[in-house]
Amino acid sequence: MDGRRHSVDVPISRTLIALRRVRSLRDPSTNSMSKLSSLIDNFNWETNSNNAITLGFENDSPNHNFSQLRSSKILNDHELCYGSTPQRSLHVESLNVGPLNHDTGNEAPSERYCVDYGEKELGFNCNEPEEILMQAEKKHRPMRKGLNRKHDISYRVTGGDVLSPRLSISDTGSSCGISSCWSRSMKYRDSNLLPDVEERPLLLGNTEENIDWKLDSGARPYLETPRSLSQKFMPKSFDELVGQNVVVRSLLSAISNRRINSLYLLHGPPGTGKTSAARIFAAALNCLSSEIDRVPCGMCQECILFFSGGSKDVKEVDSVKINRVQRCKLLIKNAEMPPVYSRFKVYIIDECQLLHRKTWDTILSGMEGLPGHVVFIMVTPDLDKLPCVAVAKCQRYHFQKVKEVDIISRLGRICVEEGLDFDHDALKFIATKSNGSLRDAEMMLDQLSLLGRKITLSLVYEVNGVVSDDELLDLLYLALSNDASSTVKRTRELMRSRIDPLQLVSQLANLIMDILAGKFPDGVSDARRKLLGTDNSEAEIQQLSRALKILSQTEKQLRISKNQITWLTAALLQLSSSGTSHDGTSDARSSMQTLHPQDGDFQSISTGESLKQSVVCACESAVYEKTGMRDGEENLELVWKRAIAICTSSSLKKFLQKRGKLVSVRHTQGIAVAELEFNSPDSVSKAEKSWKVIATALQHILGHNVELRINLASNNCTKFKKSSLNLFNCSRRVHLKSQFSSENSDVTTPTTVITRDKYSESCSPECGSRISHTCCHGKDLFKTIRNNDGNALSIGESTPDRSLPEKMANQNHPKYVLNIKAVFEVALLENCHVSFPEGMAADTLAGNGRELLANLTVVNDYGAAK
Ligand SMILES: Nc1ncnc2c1ncn2[C@@H]1O[C@H](COP(=O)(O)OP(=O)(O)OP(=O)(O)O)[C@@H](O)[C@H]1O
Ligand SMILES: [Zn+2]
Repeated sequence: MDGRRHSVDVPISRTLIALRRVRSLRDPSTNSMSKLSSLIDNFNWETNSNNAITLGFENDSPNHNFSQLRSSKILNDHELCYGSTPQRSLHVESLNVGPLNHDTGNEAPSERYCVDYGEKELGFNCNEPEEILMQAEKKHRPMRKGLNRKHDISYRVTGGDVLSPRLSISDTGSSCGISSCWSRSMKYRDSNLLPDVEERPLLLGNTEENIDWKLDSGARPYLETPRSLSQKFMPKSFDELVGQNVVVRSLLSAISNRRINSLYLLHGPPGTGKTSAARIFAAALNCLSSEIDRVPCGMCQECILFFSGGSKDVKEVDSVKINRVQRCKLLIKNAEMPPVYSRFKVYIIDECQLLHRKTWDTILSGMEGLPGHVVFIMVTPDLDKLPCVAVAKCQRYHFQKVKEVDIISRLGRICVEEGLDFDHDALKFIATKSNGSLRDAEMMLDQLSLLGRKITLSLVYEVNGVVSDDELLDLLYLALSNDASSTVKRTRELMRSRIDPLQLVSQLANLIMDILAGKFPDGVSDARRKLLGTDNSEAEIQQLSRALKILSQTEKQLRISKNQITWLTAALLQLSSSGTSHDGTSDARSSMQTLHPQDGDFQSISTGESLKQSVVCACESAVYEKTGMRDGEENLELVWKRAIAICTSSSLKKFLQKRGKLVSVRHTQGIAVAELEFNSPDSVSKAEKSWKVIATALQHILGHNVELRINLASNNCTKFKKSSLNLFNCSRRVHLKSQFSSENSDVTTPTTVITRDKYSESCSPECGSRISHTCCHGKDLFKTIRNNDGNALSIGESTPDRSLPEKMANQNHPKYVLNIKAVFEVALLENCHVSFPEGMAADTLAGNGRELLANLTVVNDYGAAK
């Protein structure tokens, strides 16, 4: 037998088994294969010495068989032979359809059987999958053994519908007169199914709503020219899926036990292989290999078609696109139709957390009536966002973060395949940094590979904004040595070279742990080792431990903060205060003891040689109970000076230096209450405008949440008290919400809180996190400020001078307007409702307050919304 003509890529035994399996697996109700079964039974399969296959009809009457096919309308695709005459013929070249001809040892082209069909009856355009398949075959050729370029054939057994000898690339150019012919697959189509619906299900009747499945992202995930390493090394079999053994085992077992569910849900952290697994599973469901536990084989017709992106029965659906009810219904309608070629129709819906509730409902209800060949695979990194009912109806598979060791070994293999040299430490670092996401790790490797053929640790550091160990040790030494200005300078330098603050904190923490464990990172110079020493005293160990604690808390803060650099600097300045300094010049601990005289109940700024010694890390502060002690003048001046120094605006600096004074700092309930005095009402107003900057500066210096109280200097106050109003005592607070409440807000975004000022009767804001009350010297300007639940946060008891606000507003009193504005700012920030004293109409608020009104829900005492 002519091996060249009948070379085949898959052993014949597998072909036959696959054929039988396809028949047996299919749902009888949709098993259009059954319509072909009698025909198939009449086929004669023979293998030749070259593992090739010959197929023939037993009754020796091919024409009869094909006319049978034709009359039953099973065939509406056919083999095309492009030749000089536009004759359409059923061309079975390599698989000898016809009288079994064992006499094929000659070079003559194989016998052909041509059947003419009427033009109308047949779709006669070139079918894309065939082209793809042909390309795919060429592409996959190296995978296959025993191929003969001249008479390359493969077989097709698809979806039970088709038995299609196909793809004959013939150099002989005989019969049809061209060098290559390819066959169309025969497929069963019910006469009432619209071809368009089948081919492009969502095109139906609405061109605007076209969804080109092929264009959906990821529809052709296995690109010939991958754009990234991650795409190139996208796993194509369960074996290649790293670190998800349990999932792999259960999916394989579902296939081998033929217990295929209709709805799967793959969930877990990003970059862990969910989408890849969905694709592999889809391929495995349709794979024709007989080795059930090795599916998808990557070699059978189905696999080739799938991995080349040409499968018509596996579709990746864009979650956003099917959120339109119409589209979703079309999708379900499409799913009802039998598969085009394959055994199963699989829909992969990635990012399914983006599906609307209605879409879920449509899918879930639609699925109930769907035939057994339909499988939906939902993929999401965020299970919590899915409706419970949907989750309950799915078979769920959780993907774990990929272990570092697995990531390292995978990266190593990729490097070898890509011809990259690498340091093991570099890969280790990448693995650690990628936090269980293999995709992230591969992407980083990809990026690094563009910079050089060797992946070194220093390269990785550079790309990731990581400090080298030497630099790290220098910084730690400076921080622990109580050298504030050098520490700040060095930190700034590092930040300028785009070091990631979080990364730096984590590196410092690791370094400290290493030192505590008596080990220094490799490559640290001896000089530096000596700096920190390996034989640490008890005091030093304690200092390092405390420093570690500070860093670990700082890391948490940095994660929720926008102003990371400042927090980082503040944390570094606190490291030396956490114990004995390394240069032995000062003993910060004794200083700390002054600050925490007893059990940490009270702390206040006291004299000390360094400001940072007097700062206690906000994060380590326990709840400091109420206190009341005025601070040393000298120290307060120092704090004030430093706070002014870090304000960026020079005019503000000058103003604060000249007009303002920090008169006290008290720590209460974890908040530093800073009282400022200004020497004139105008200065108070001005300071109020810049309160955020001032509070933030103080916060940085004090390392605490700050509540700011801006007062008129007491000597002036008397004078002003005599006037009708005192509006200058409003205080505001910048606090770290995360410490007091569960609400997420950025630490550095100061939260404005207006508290009852010190001149008014004591306010008892049980509200804890949000105290909102303002008053003007005993007269409540606004009766209540409510939070978004509508609960009053604090209610002014005093009888308001109802005519006052109106009067003031009408007079457009600048100070009054300022205060109105402040209150409205608060209300805006806090999303409050503002209630007005009875009789006061919101629109009487003149000036600056009015524009803010537009954004507020304002309710007056009569309940009328303005
Ligand atoms: N478990 C894994 N085994 C092998 N490769 C993996 C694995 N996880 C991720 N990858 C690599 O990362 C790429 C992307 O993976 P995939 O899209 O499957 O992850 P995912 O979990 O679906 O991510 P996402 O939730 O962000 O969509 C793959 O092409 C592959 O190279
Ligand atoms: Zn296969």
